[in-house]
Order: sequence, then C-alpha cells, then structure tokens
Amino acid sequence: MDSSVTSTTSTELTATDAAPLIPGPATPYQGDIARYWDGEARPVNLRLGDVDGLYHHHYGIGEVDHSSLGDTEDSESEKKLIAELHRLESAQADVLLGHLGDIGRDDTLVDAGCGRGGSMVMAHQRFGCKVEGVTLSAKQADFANRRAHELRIQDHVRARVCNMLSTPFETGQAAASWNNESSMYVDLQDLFAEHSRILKVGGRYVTITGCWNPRYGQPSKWVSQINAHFECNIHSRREYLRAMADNRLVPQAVVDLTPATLPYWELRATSSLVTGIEDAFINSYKDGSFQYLLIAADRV
Ligand SMILES: C[S@@+](CC[C@H](N)C(=O)[O-])C[C@H]1O[C@@H](n2cnc3c(N)ncnc32)[C@H](O)[C@@H]1O
Ligand SMILES: CC(C)=CCC/C(C)=C/COP(=O)(O)OP(=O)(O)O
Ligand SMILES: [Mg+2]
Repeated sequence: MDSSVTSTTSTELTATDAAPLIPGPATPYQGDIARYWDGEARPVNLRLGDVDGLYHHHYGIGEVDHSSLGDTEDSESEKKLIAELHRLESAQADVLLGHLGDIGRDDTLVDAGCGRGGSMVMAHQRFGCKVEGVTLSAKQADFANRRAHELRIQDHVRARVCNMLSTPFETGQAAASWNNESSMYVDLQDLFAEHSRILKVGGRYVTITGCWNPRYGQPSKWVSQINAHFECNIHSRREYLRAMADNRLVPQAVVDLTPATLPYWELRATSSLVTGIEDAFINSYKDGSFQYLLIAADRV
C-alpha cells in the first residue's frame, strides 16, 4: 500500500481533484520534506492504521493495558501489541482535540501538517464540523481524501497539498487549529503568525510536539539523532512560548506529556515494528533533554 516514491519534483507537486493543486514547496527544504512523506510507508504506521482505518503519524500516550496483551507469546501477540500501540496513538489525538474548546457543527477547524488525516477524521467524528488539512505531501493528501470518501465524510474532511505557512484560508476563518507533531518542520514565528491570522479572535490553537528542554542547556545527542532521522529541526520549549507570545497566542494550558508517552515507547521498543529511533526517544525523555509537550493557547 502506498509504497512507491513520488515521481514529482519539488516544483511540481501534483494533486487529484480531491486535493487541488496549490503552488509547490516554497523552499528546497520543503521539497525534501514533501519527498520524504511521499515515500514513507513504514509498517509501524500502516499496520497500526489498518486496525480501524485511522492513520496517524504521531506517538501515543497513556498507560499500557497489559491485560489486553495476554500472558503468553502466541500468533495473536503481535496483533494485540499493534492494537494497543494504536489505541495509545488515538488517545493522544483525543487529548489534543479535547483542548480545542467548544466546537460547533458550523465551525471550521484547520489541521496544519495533517499527514494521512487520522486526527481530522477523529475531529469530524467528535464535533460534526468541517476539518481542513494541509500537508506538503501529495501522497498523504490523496490518502487522507480517499479515506474521507470511503467514510462518506468528504464534504466535511479535506486535505490539500499546501504550505502551512501560507494557507488559502481566510483571515479569522478557523474556530480552532492545531499542529500534531508537525511544527518541527517550520520556523515558529512564521507558523504562529499564520495560525494567528486564520484563527478568529477567541479561537483556540493547540500543539502536541517534542521540544528540547532549555534546562538541559542545548539539544542533546539524542535530539540531534531524532532531527537527523526525520530531517526535522526540533525547537526548544522557550522558542514555542516566545513565538506564541509574539503572535497573540496566549497559553491557556501547558502540559508535560513526557511521563505519559514513555509507556508507549517502552512497549513499542518490544515490538517487531521497531524503526531504530526508539532508544533516542526513551533516552532523551529519561535524561530530561527532551519533552513531549501539549500547549493550548487562546488567540487574543
Ligand atoms: C509527523 S507528520 C504528522 C502528521 C499528522 N499531524 C498526524 O498527527 O498524524 C508531519 C506532517 O507535517 C507536514 N508538514 C511539514 N512541513 C509542512 C509545511 N511547511 N506545510 C504543510 N505541512 C507540512 C508533513 O507533510 C507531514 O504531513
Ligand atoms: C515528537 C517528534 C520529534 C516528532 C517528529 C515528527 C514525526 C516524524 C512524528 C511521527 O511520525 P511517524 O508516526 O511517521 O513516525 P514513526 O514512523 O517513528 O512512527
Ligand atoms: Mg508512527
């Protein structure tokens, strides 16, 4: 499924009718990121998504339900472990959506860096509203739109190939917007300026992100390893708060999800679907150099 590497170039992203063509990546870096996600087909993402059709590219939170895993190693063990990892990833999205505030059916939400669209589907199922997503990857946008069609929610859930720093949304159009593990690919001042523009006054912005901890001093070797693995640039916690303050986004909740995500990583490290990045997350969360953070902010 979806395993081929795209043949498009950085300047000519293609899209289907469902994912209308928007001008290509603004920078060569964005072209690299578009190619990265166009070519991504890791079993740890596809097999988890196959559990119930919600395809996530983010990590999990919450206690592991050991009773769901069974006591003995048998042919079903791996299936149970995959289902449990997926449950924890969906729980993460649930927590993010729970911080969006009161959302009505007539509202529009924006998912910046929407991936294959799992969070968008969950948002629509929860609020009944429109959800607009943007991703640099034409493959991801097509995938998300295909899922929306299969679920017959294509009138409410739509992904587009688009740079989240320059979106087609009207000023003040969004009741709420979010980045779920997608803010480490962009400059935060530019990102929050765009969220601030598209959010209505009184609207809510939420991010769940990995950030380096200023108390550690500088990005640790584990943080550098995660950056290299995903071609991203993890920001510090301080940078998030400063860039929000500069762009009329006032934190209403800052939640350290690090203790809540460790069980997910420790379980994932025992699975056959490991990708090799598990130790970097576990070690950096444990030595305090890296944090898994939720920030919910009011647009004032
Ligand atoms: C780790 S995935 C997260 C996907 C999704 N938020 C989720 O939780 O499943 C990162 C996403 O950010 C997107 N992204 C990175 N830079 C972007 C940019 N400048 N504009 C739009 N999307 C971007 C990628 O295309 C990818 O979909
Ligand atoms: C918290 C941080 C720093 C996240 C970096 C962004 C990222 C790649 C998220 C997970 O994507 P994925 O679900 O495709 O990754 P994996 O294949 O490892 O599950
Ligand atoms: Mg994943």
